[in-house]
Amino acid sequence: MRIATLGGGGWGLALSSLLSENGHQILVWEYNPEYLILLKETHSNPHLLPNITLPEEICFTNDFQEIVAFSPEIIILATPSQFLRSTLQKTPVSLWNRPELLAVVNVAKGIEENTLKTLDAVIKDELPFLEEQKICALSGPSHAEEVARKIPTTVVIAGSDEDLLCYLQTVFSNSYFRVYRNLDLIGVEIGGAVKNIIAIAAGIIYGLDFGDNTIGALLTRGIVEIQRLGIALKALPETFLGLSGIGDLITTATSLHSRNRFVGVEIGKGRKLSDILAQMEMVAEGVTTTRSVYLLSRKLRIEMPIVEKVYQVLYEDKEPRKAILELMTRELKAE
Ligand SMILES: NC(=O)C1=CN([C@@H]2O[C@H](COP(=O)(O)OP(=O)(O)OC[C@H]3O[C@@H](n4cnc5c(N)ncnc54)[C@H](O)[C@@H]3O)[C@@H](O)[C@H]2O)C=CC1
Ligand SMILES: O=C(CO)COP(=O)(O)O
Repeated sequence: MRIATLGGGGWGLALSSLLSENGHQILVWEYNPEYLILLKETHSNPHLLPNITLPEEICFTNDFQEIVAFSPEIIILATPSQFLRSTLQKTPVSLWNRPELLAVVNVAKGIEENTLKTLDAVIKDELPFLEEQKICALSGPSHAEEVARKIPTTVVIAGSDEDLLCYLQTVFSNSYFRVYRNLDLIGVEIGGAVKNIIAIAAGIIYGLDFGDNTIGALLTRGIVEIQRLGIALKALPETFLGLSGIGDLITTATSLHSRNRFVGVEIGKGRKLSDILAQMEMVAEGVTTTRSVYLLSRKLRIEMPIVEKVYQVLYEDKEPRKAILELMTRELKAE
């Protein structure tokens, strides 16, 4: 298979490495010219994926015409979610209007700011001529740093065409990366995006030196909120018990690799959000997703108390201990 990865961040690179080792031909498009030089010259990017050298066979470009000439059968969308629309807008129509193109696989996890749209909706907006069944999402517990080291994990690929999903499972799977399939695209996307907010909350709890009980309670009530939003957006409730739901939530909220958890830890220790973000080269999607989901929950009148408190801590300077106290002393209710 010829596979193009649009986005050479940590995850785009780790997936490209995996797919290259699975025997596919890979061309990566990277936005940042300095990163592109590094990738071309050293086949590595220590800023985003330290101590990993990518297979020699992988090629890199920042020219979409080169991607068109490569004629990929699969295109992976791996830019941070807030840059997905602007990246798609820069691509020529001829990249998407080709009979060879089998699938477009989004691997970003977020909800677009301002429009409050899920990423499949952003893709449909920008590529209205693309057959809807070609749009898929890959999600689940998968820190790039671990996948690049071939540490076993399982993830899920979602879309509406089961035959295509079965085929994509074979493209991505190997002995350390096992891919399940799921027809609930919206549920898989919501789980992957919203768990980042709960991971920030988990970081705050670690930063405050609270306990394991607190984390268990947060993850359990967190998945209830994620599921509530998902159901309102027509997702299936059981998807949130799967890899893109509780699976990715547990991993992200407890992992030292997680950028979202890191932001939370630093907030819990008393640092300001603007200072934390100014020092980060990598993306913490949960920061923007918090605002998007907070606004979405208000628009849809869905109760998401943890998301509301994370929003107040990040954007209204609420003191984290006060936010937790307010959550703990809400009106008592049935589970
Ligand atoms: N890193 C990970 O372990 C995983 C990341 N993801 C998701 O993958 C997506 C990409 O994240 P990472 O690969 O971690 O990114 P990263 O944090 O490693 O790197 C940021 C990337 O954004 C690019 N960028 C910056 N400004 C841009 C612009 N204006 N237009 C286009 N690209 C721009 C940079 O050039 C760089 O490639 C996110 O949605 C993330 O949640 C999903 C699973 C695992
Ligand atoms: O989605 C991820 C792991 O599955 C990555 O999480 P972070 O963006 O918090 O590092």
